[in-house]
Amino acid sequence: MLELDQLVKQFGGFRAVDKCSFSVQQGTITGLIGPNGAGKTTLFNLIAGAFPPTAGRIRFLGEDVTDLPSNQLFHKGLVRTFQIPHEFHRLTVLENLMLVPPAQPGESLLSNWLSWGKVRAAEQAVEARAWETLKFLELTHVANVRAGNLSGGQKKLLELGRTMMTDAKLVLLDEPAAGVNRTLLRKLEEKILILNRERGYTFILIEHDMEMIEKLCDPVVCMAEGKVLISGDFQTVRSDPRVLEAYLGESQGDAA
Ligand SMILES: Nc1ncnc2c1ncn2[C@@H]1O[C@H](COP(=O)(O)OP(=O)(O)OP(=O)(O)O)[C@@H](O)[C@H]1O
Repeated sequence: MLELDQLVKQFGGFRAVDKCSFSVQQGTITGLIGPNGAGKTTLFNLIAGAFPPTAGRIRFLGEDVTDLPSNQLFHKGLVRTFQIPHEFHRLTVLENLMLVPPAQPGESLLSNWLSWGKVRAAEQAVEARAWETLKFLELTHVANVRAGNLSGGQKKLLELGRTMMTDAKLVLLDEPAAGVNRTLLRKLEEKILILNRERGYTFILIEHDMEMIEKLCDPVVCMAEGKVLISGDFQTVRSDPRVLEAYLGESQGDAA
């Protein structure tokens, strides 16, 4: 589904991503791990089209998308979310969901403006989908609460809900567990699994919470210093001496 070929991102003289190659199979949940500063977020930015790579190619669903901006990737079903939830805090939870544009280029606003009946039908369909999403995420009780008043974990669920309002194929989750309490974390994990197994979403997730990685991800890709160190199943990656060394280096750095 996604192929990264020798991706490089250089900031001045510093290589944040250094010849990264791996591919993501449709239907999987790929975990992207690595110590702080390994280049994970920069790699996400490249995949999501936030900025172009210095070198290397990206293919998504068989098409070269290396230089496409994020809005075009979004319309192709590649959606990025999370590290900082991007809800509109003054709008209600329901309104936040209804504002997400559908990833369907045919449904342009202009074509809808041509017919009032079509607008109403479209709005009703969006509202129905928003309620369905709230039910799935068990958030109906906060539908009319301002999003800014949600807990951290509820905001993460809402962010996941916003991806469900699109016809996402590949979702990039940036540290979904960060700041989420244990109870909501279990719920978040359960919802991600259902979206993957039953609704066919493919995920890549950056995460420092190894319990979540172990539960959800196969394969796991470990990065360090901009490079892919190893990829494989969780146990293989976790017990690889290079991975242990990379994390040990980080904790020694922290201690210094
Ligand atoms: N815009 C930028 N300009 C210069 N350096 C940058 C820029 N963005 C990231 N970097 C550097 O690139 C390296 C990789 O950063 P990145 O945020 O991708 O790491 P990460 O693996 O996501 O780390 P963390 O787990 O702490 O979020 C870091 O050394 C960072 O300081």
